[in-house]
Amino acid sequence: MLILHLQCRSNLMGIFFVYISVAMQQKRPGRGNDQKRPLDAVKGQGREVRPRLQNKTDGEKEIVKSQGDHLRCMCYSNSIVDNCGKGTFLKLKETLRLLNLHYLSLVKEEKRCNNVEVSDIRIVNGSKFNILEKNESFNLGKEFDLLPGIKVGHQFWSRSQMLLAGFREHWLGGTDDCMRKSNSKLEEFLGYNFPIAATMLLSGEYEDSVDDLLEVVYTGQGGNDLVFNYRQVKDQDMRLGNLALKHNMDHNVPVNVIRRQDCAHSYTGKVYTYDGLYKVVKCWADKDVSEFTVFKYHLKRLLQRSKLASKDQSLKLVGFTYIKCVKVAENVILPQSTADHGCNCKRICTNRRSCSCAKRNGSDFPYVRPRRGGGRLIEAKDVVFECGPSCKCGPGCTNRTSQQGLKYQLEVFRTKDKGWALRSLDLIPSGAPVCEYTGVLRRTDELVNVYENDFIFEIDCWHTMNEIGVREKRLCNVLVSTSDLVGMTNNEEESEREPEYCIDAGVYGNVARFINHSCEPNLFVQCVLSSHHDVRLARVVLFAADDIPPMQELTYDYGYELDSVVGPDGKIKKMPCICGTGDCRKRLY
Ligand SMILES: C[S@@+](CC[C@H](N)C(=O)[O-])C[C@H]1O[C@@H](n2cnc3c(N)ncnc32)[C@H](O)[C@@H]1O
Repeated sequence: MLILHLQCRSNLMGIFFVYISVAMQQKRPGRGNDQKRPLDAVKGQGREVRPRLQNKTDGEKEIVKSQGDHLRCMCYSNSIVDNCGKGTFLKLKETLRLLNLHYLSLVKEEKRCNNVEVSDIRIVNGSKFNILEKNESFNLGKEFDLLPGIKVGHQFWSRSQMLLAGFREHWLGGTDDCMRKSNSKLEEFLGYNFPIAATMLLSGEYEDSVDDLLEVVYTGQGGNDLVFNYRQVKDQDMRLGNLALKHNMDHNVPVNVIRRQDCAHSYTGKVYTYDGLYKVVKCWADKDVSEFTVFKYHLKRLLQRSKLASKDQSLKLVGFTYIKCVKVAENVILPQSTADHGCNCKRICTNRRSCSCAKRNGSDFPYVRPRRGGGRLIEAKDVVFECGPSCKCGPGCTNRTSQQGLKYQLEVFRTKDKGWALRSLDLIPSGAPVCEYTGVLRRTDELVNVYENDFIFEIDCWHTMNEIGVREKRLCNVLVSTSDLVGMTNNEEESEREPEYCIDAGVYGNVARFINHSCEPNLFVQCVLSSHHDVRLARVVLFAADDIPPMQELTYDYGYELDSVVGPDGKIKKMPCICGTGDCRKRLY
């Protein structure tokens, strides 16, 4: 089956190649350990509550901690391990998170200064935090193979992300760089003609049927009036990318294919999907409509993208009522928002010095709003103070990001082995709020049928802030003044007496109750205070930890302490984790 729409568009939209020529690659040093590790921010944050083993001594706490560390070391053993001892996939994920953090920080900086849009090039060259200079790139020397750590179907939002993933720098410079000497293992390619294409970017739009797209007819590059009318104005030459693809065919060397699409949620306005390896099976000269010579290449895919799971399974959701906002149990009193909680900003809060809500967040705003899309949380925090009912700003204020409702089309679907699950039909950018965990806000000690209820979420903002149990304090956090908080006590005895609260989504809830646990999650849990400042009663909001492509299951780390769940018989309950990630800890609790 030849896909002609690609044939027509590819040349018009421009194709970029990565070539391999000759020379040896300098091995770059691995990443240092002194970096912030954004992934830590999403580990161990879910808090589905089970009866905890009470009154642990300090010694016991220590054991739990070191057990956690031990598990973390062990869990990499099943995955591809690189020099730094980390699973490649995980390391790539961490690095992309670092890049996203860098991007959001740049947006913040730019907004403050001159409101210039943050470009992809600016991200790559950012002087303050130049990831590339720190040699964060992956997959060096893997040009002609599937790139480890990058699954077919992986979506990148920018060229800088791809660059970090190990797609070669050359293509950022376009075809000018094609003759640059590259770094492949020469001995493998002795006797080959160069250049050879390692990666090609198909810039044409493609339809939804792309999942079945196994063959492409690509029109070569050159002779095209890219500035004015995208028409062919002269013959193409058999050189540069055209010659490279021919060499791919001659030597039976596959080429990695990336497809580019427009995307409103992406800061570059584009999304790049990694489509795996293709083989060039045929190449011929042809005449286009204006009778100019063009080269055509017939490419066949070597690997198929995995089939999407159960897209059309019908859904029977029984036994719960959908609620958009948290319901408060009768005996729980939410503190009233008082005037001194609110800021005096007009319409939207922009001045971090005068806005009292920004002051509570460490004299800065936790969110940025890039030109495209809604507000995004720059990084996970112990607690986020949003504007609330006593604030003078309006509902569109960026500091109310998590209150602005669902932005993405979410779909509950049936999994093979974990029951129901949640995914998005849209791309979700990192730092975007996905949904709030709604249900009935109640005292944990008043829960009934706790053993049969899989939908209880312990509000443990306080635990995170104080690193209780396996909760890890969030890195790069600002110190939250306890005078800004209600329900905070540093006295452990007092805190034991304080009631604990949870959100019970057993009977009332929303889509969040279908989100499964993963040891390598793509969401993180964020406590948010907006209408009051009692941390024990904070709202629980799930944010995207990564740029999440459509149809990827949404997951967060439930963060159970191992052996912390006891059954009705008083015995410790154990539940295997089947998240299936390379980094799986093998037990949910
Ligand atoms: C909040 S519910 C998630 C939705 C659930 N899958 C359903 O069908 O309603 C939590 C329950 O899902 C199951 N679950 C979620 N993640 C899991 C995982 N990684 N491994 C095993 N079971 C999991 C467990 O039974 C857990 O108690």
